[in-house]
Amino acid sequence: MEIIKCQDAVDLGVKSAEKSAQIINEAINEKGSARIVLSTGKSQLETLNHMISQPIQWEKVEMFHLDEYINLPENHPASFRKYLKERFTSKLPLKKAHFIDSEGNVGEMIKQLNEEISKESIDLGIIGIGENCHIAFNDPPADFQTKEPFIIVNLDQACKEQQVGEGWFSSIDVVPPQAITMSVHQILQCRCIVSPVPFLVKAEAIKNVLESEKITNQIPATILRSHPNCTLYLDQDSGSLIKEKVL
Ligand SMILES: O=C1O[C@H](COP(=O)(O)O)[C@@H](O)[C@H](O)[C@H]1O
Repeated sequence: MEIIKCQDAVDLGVKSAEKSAQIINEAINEKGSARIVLSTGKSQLETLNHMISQPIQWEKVEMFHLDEYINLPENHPASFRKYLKERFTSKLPLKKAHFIDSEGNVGEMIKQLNEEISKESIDLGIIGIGENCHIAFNDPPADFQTKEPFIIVNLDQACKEQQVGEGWFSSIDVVPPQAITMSVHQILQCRCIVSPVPFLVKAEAIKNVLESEKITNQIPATILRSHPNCTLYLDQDSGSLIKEKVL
């Protein structure tokens, strides 16, 4: 895993967006199109904001959505599909955007997504890391075994608390208990992974991810250390607790 230390969240957004654009453009040059996976959340705002101004032939890019709460209406402020539509897909002429619409028949939705994502390889995954070290909604102990691309998971207390802390929900009681998430196995199938992780609230998580002696499903993001092409972007705050020898 390569680690890039940035000055602040904006610098991190610029650098991770430029790296992402490079990966997308290489894929387009090689095979005429690119397939990407996008994360959401507060930590992804600067990256997405700088992505949309990158010199990319967006009509050759197909996008997949990483995770979504089950039964959360799209007009809810915490809806991840609302987040991506407002900040990304509505601003770009994408080839196709695959959203997790978790309000209808969830089983059918997952079946369709599994079929779509399995058609071709994914060139780039932009993958955030949560305060509880989750990737997507794979909270600890994460399922490292399943080969299904999208799965249903229960959200843990720390994950719900983070969402309330960031202001997406008014209290823990109203955070949906379940979500559809891309599985850990499927995330690892991305040819390249860019992981933007700014902010002080992530410092403890980053320390745990980088300093854990072993890769473990109790610290789900440690699995990113096993990926052959993963770049982790930290700012001064999120990287403030790690020992220099790790860098
Ligand atoms: O909850 C999630 O965690 C990560 C990071 O989100 P953030 O709220 O800490 O910025 C996010 O990328 C992912 O899509 C979501 O499941």
